[in-house]
Amino acid sequence: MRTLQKKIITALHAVPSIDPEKEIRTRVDFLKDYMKANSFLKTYVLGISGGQDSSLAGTLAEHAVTELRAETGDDSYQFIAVRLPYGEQADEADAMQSIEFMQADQTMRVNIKSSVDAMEQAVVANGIEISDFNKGNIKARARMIAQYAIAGQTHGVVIGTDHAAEAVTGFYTKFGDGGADLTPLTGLNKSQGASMLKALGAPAHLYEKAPTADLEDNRPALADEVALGVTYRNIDDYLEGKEVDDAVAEKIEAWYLKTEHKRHLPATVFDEFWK
Ligand SMILES: NC(=O)c1ccc[n+]([C@@H]2O[C@H](COP(=O)([O-])OP(=O)(O)OC[C@H]3O[C@@H](n4cnc5c(N)ncnc54)[C@H](O)[C@@H]3O)[C@@H](O)[C@H]2O)c1
Ligand SMILES: Nc1ncnc2c1ncn2[C@@H]1O[C@H](COP(=O)(O)O)[C@@H](O)[C@H]1O
Ligand SMILES: O=P(O)(O)OP(=O)(O)O
Ligand SMILES: [Mg+2]
Repeated sequence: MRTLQKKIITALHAVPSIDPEKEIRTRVDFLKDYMKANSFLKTYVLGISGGQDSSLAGTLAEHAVTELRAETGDDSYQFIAVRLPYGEQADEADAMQSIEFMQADQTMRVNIKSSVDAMEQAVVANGIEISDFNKGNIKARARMIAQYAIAGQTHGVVIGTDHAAEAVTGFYTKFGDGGADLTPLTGLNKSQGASMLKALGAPAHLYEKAPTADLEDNRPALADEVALGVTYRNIDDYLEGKEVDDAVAEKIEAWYLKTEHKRHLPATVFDEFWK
């Protein structure tokens, strides 16, 4: 195995294989234990896009609150699914089917379009341009703001959907979808997440559809794999410690090194990671 590959696998808690049922139990218990250790907390808040990762994290959260309510008799434990479209979302039906499958206790909807467009205009008024790509990151951060507003009013925590196959390339917006309180999918790769959704009985198209951040106006539903230049199969193989083409490994490692700052708190004079 490549030296950096080994280091990355350890740093991201990636493993070559999982028992889906066991992982579901471990991660539901993690969510529950966190609530029990912080008695003030009552809700989990998560944006549901209609993609694989939020379908999985949301289902785990709903399992966690269902068990917490049964064990404590406290019905204030709630999972709040949040729809956060920018205007009309093309795969809205998938998002609603995802929420229906997980049987979220509450569903809220915040259309982020007006706030994102207002932010864009207010920045552009200074004479600098906002690229379509950069505007995509404003959308991801607007979603974070909405979720924290809901968490702040409901004694809640925001769930993030980051996992090893995204963390390795830093394929998330810093302080956008990367801004969260609990990340129950940490360490999993993409196919492991799919196997857990399958074990949970989710509709197949929720874990078979092409992963997309869907952040750009000009390239709607752009597949992550196209944006990254490597496939999730490549990434999963790399994280499972398998031998992959040198060109693929180099691409993944270049993403990893470039995005090291995202896997840390803001850099300080006491840190070494950036040197
Ligand atoms: N359509 C899409 O799929 C789409 C659209 C937008 C973004 N994305 C993805 O979302 C992710 C976010 O994009 P991004 O990474 O360009 O934006 P980001 O906002 O997440 O990170 C860039 C910001 O991080 C900070 N930064 C950059 N280098 C740094 C360093 N060395 N040390 C400390 N801080 C540093 C700067 O503030 C910079 O503006 C990417 O993976 C991108 O591909 C996807
Ligand atoms: N359109 C969306 N509605 C609600 N939540 C969303 C939406 N798009 C993204 N999200 C949230 O962000 C994460 C990350 O999405 P990626 O596809 O991995 O970029 C997603 O899991 C949702 O929680
Ligand atoms: O984060 P999601 O739910 O949007 O999943 P994906 O990354 O597969 O689009
Ligand atoms: Mg997505």
